Amino acid sequence: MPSPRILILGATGGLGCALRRHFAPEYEVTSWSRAELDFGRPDTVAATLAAHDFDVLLNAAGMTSPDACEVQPELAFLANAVVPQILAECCHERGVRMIHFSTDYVFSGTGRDLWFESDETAPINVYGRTKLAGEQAVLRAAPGALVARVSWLFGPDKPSHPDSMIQKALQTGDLSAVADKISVPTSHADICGWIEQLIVRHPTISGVLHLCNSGVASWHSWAEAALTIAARLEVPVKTSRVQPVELASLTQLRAPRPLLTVMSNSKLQNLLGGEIRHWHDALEEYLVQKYQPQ
Ligand SMILES: NC(=O)C1=CN([C@@H]2O[C@H](COP(=O)(O)OP(=O)(O)OC[C@H]3O[C@@H](n4cnc5c(N)ncnc54)[C@H](OP(=O)(O)O)[C@@H]3O)[C@@H](O)[C@H]2O)C=CC1
Ligand SMILES: Cc1cn([C@H]2C[C@H](O)[C@@H](COP(=O)(O)OP(=O)(O)O[C@H]3O[C@@H](C)C(=O)[C@@H](O)[C@H]3O)O2)c(=O)[nH]c1=O
Repeated sequence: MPSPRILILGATGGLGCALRRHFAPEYEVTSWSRAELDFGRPDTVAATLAAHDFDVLLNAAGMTSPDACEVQPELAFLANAVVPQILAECCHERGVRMIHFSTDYVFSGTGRDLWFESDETAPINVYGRTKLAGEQAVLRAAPGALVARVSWLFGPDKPSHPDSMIQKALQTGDLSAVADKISVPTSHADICGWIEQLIVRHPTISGVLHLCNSGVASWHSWAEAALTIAARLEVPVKTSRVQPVELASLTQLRAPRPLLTVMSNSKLQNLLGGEIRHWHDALEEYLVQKYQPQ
């Protein structure tokens, strides 16, 4: 059985880069950025896709800044819902698989400590609403597609919260981070491994699936964990203590953000068999590779 030919969208994004790096050595991989396929030009999507042979489409592209989405809702809807629907229609027509990435921000962030795939969604910002619309449009157009919800990504291909906190701590010992917003930091590398298993071992799994590490964190505890590991790796951070603040104090944010969006990964764990590691272990592995490469 030949290896599936993989088409990745979102080549310049954090997760898109990680997926390309993960699959390129063993698979025939094509990776498109905005230059090859512009989600701002929905009229070009079907023809562009038709001209390329592939067996699995991984859509890691989208308008991912909640604040940018809040002030440009039409663009957000185009990138996060309209184009994903067209992609799904094309994949369904060709009988090829689509894996579409979505977010924990489809949940309201109130009323539950843990969210399951079957739980009611109620996004509270434009980003979450357009991502949910994309999930529903993809599964309507391609019932065999897989929607992979992820949260709080980190990895070597694009700086995220732990990286920015370490960079700040190199300059100052006066740091703060939000302590009342809780979700699950998740490693790009782990997502790539899970996606490979879902492609190779579970080629027919469809619907919504949560892909996140185990454990929970706030932006505050995630930051302190990153700084503590960095200090142990002799990165010259000025502190590993961070002042806790409330999300409501971030008055500069344009989009409301849900507070509690911890997703259960039990469905993924049962599917793949075996323990899904804690986010702290994944973070430690990432920072060791970054600051103490072998
Ligand atoms: N980062 C996170 O913490 C989380 C991410 N997710 C989801 O995971 C997926 C990947 O996220 P992440 O890698 O962080 O995202 P990034 O913002 O790092 O990358 C997004 C990608 O989409 C591309 N893109 C944006 N607009 C367009 C457009 N109009 N046409 C074509 N391409 C476009 C970007 O291209 P360009 O570089 O040119 O802008 C970039 O390659 C997304 O679906 C996101 O919603 C979910 C939860 C958390
Ligand atoms: C983490 C953090 C962020 N910020 C600021 C930085 C930035 O301007 C703003 C938002 O930060 P972030 O981008 O990390 O948070 P946010 O934009 O909410 O990140 C989201 O990304 C999208 C793709 C998702 O799908 C969500 O799961 C979530 O990860 O809040 C703080 O001031 N303190 C903090 O502790």
